[in-house]
Amino acid sequence: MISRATPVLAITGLKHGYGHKPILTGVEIELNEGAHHLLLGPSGSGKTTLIHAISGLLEPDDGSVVIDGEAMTGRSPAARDALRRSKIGLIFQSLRLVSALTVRENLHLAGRLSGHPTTDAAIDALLAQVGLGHRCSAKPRHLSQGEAQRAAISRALIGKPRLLIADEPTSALDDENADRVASLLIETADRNGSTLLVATHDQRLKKLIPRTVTLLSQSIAVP
Ligand SMILES: Nc1ncnc2c1ncn2[C@@H]1O[C@H](COP(=O)(O)OP(=O)(O)OP(=O)(O)O)[C@@H](O)[C@H]1O
Repeated sequence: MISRATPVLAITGLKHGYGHKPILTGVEIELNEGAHHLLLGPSGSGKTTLIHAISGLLEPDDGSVVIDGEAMTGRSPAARDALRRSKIGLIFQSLRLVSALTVRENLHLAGRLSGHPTTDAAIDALLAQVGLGHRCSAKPRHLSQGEAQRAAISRALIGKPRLLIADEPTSALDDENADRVASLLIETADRNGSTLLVATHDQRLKKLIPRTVTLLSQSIAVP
């Protein structure tokens, strides 16, 4: 018998809408360990809605989301929060760093919340990986936009997530910086053993992450 590894993300028959407006109508996705994908789709096609359903920030109208063998759907908000913290690293466009804390303290907090409390040395090593070794003690308001983005990437990785999801990480960046951020996401995901899903309408990323999941107006196809 052929044994198959458990997918990091398995979505079946996922449907969600707002009011009477259907947005996601039967999404099917399976992502395996270490397979990085772009989640493409025009503005309004439901990329953020899908990310929220994957990460348990909303309970979809129908269908199932399973993360690394554990159901995200059909569970209480508290159980969804716990699963998200233990398995998923999220990087949103608004970076959501805690302004009163230094970069290092932000990572400590994220580590504790994910159930992976860690040491200053491990945090500083992770920050050094993204070129922020010299900014450990800075508060978020003193970081440039690019530095804050790298801090958010490090924070998402602190719990060694099985699945790393970035929502539009490069749309506001010029070509050089878009390349830099996308390469950093791929390198850090690989180094930490995370599967990467990058939601974007930035077609420039296709050359770095050729596998795509495309969200059409009301359906999804995985080539
Ligand atoms: N909480 C909400 N209540 C009502 N409608 C919503 C809500 N959230 C999103 N929508 C609508 O659902 C549709 C999909 O939104 P979503 O943000 O998921 O798309 P997107 O593909 O991420 O778009 P963009 O690329 O512009 O960020 C849009 O038409 C949006 O206006």
